[in-house]
Amino acid sequence: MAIVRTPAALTAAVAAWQRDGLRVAFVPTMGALHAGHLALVTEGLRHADRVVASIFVNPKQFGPAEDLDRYPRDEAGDAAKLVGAGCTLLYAPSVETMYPPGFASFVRVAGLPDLLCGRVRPGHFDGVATVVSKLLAAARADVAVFGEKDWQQLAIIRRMAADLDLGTQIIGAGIVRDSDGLALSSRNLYLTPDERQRALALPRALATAQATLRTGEPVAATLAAASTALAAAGFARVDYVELVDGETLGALDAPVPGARIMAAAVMGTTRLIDNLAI
Ligand SMILES: Nc1ncnc2c1ncn2[C@@H]1O[C@H](COP(=O)(O)OP(=O)(O)OP(=O)(O)O)[C@@H](O)[C@H]1O
Ligand SMILES: CC(C)(CO)[C@@H](O)C(=O)[O-]
Ligand code: BAL
Repeated sequence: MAIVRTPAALTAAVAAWQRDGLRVAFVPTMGALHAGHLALVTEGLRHADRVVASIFVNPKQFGPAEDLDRYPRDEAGDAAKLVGAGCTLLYAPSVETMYPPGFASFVRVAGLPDLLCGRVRPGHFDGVATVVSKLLAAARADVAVFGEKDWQQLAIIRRMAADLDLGTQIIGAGIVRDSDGLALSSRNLYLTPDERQRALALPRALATAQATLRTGEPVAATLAAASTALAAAGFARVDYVELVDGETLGALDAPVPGARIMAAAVMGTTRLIDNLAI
């Protein structure tokens, strides 16, 4: 698998494939790859002839007290995994390449970033939108694949891509879970064995709330019970458990088609998120 490190090289490689009549899928990541990421490559191959992935730990989406420095990095190991998944090209720019001296722009999507995770990660989604707009502009792929594990992120990227006419179809890929139900996430590496076991309360609380809501039980009481269960399991902080419209992310007081129950909570020093369709 070739590795390119400049936007111009990425643009040229994708354009050459497209000139040969090939469709190209793009899978942006921050590395520390697991089966959830590789499922995005697989999904990309369902829509395209070639898949290019990116690995860039984006400093603009990490808050000052977050884990930018300790975020796991293993480009060589990630590259081997990508080859095994059928990825043909890796774009792995440096921070200096992505944000050269004098960089002074940012992309902000109004509305969606202010909800859910945006309330506790101020500026996070501006960082995401800025880097993803740059990545999509450089790749100019036919499709780009993002995970439903980061549902709010996916909704924001869909909005941005449509608003800015970025010309790349945004595809959402289903959540890949560990055998016990915990959503795979690079940050799961931070969990101690005891925390990893306790973290199972997150998918379990969502599943219980999903079942309860489907019986017509009151939403507020159902969500409160989920939050209580997370706290009882040892989550140090429950950022939210909300029933929202899957597109607008607006809070709902009753389930409707397309609704999702979404949650974020901190176990030890690890912030976990998850969501389920209702
Ligand atoms: N378990 C998963 N199922 C489906 N998609 C996933 C999963 N985990 C990550 N992704 C997707 O992979 C892409 C890259 O995400 P990222 O590199 O941040 O990995 P991550 O596991 O989400 O890491 P983090 O722990 O920082 O959230 C995103 O589109 C994300 O939604
Ligand atoms: C989309 C993304 C690669 C942008 O840095 C990141 O937010 C992620 O990995 O989900
Ligand atoms: N996949 C989520 C990336 C982040 O939390 O920055």
